[in-house]
Amino acid sequence: MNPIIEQIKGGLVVSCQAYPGEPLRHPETMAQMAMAAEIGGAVAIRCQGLADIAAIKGQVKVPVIGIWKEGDDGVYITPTLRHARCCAAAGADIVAIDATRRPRPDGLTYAQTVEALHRDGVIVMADCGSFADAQQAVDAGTDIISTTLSGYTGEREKTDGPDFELLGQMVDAFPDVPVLCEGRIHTPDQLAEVMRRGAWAAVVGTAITHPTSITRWFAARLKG
Ligand SMILES: CC(=O)N[C@H](C=O)[C@@H](O)[C@H](O)[C@H](O)COP(=O)(O)O
Repeated sequence: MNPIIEQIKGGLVVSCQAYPGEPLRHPETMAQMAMAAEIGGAVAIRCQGLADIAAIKGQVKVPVIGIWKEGDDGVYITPTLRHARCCAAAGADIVAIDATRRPRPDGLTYAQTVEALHRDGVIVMADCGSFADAQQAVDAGTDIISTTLSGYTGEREKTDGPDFELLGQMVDAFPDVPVLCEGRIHTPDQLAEVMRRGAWAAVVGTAITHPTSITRWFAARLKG
């Protein structure tokens, strides 16, 4: 097992992302957010975009999971080999990529992408939207598989909280592969539950680092 993957076992990964046009969207700001999360106990930081990866890598000691989003539908999380290589070059210790079975913009298969990244020495995390995606990722020898895209690709219902069912299926089927639970973990209890169900680690984004969403959750309680 790679020592970086070993290092995050049992821990909380915090995703620090601001979306296009948002007030906090600045690499310096995301680096500050990442430092704050590290002080709070994050075992790794997940972040988006080459500038954010570089800024955060320069400020935190914990491993950085890098992605590069291009657009917001279809294959948009680190969609091509080029995007993934750039994330690694920017300093990501682990690169997360779209692991769906949809056609990739550069025409490579998922397996070809992973193979090329492994030749470069990159640790690859598969952002899956279904069990079939996870199977493909494991068949390709991916280092880490994750529930990240569950509820976002049309293959699975978007659950209110984390997709416990998919997590369970992945943990049961692939006992030798680290399975991360990511997506809609909104409370410490949900975090504890995904770990109890066998997640290697869990990624929390919105509930920790997206104040506009958190404010909306509170504000919504004031309306009818
Ligand atoms: C589907 C998609 O694009 N997910 C993205 C992946 O990086 C992020 O927008 C999420 O914030 C992240 O996965 C963490 O999940 P949550 O914010 O629900 O804790």
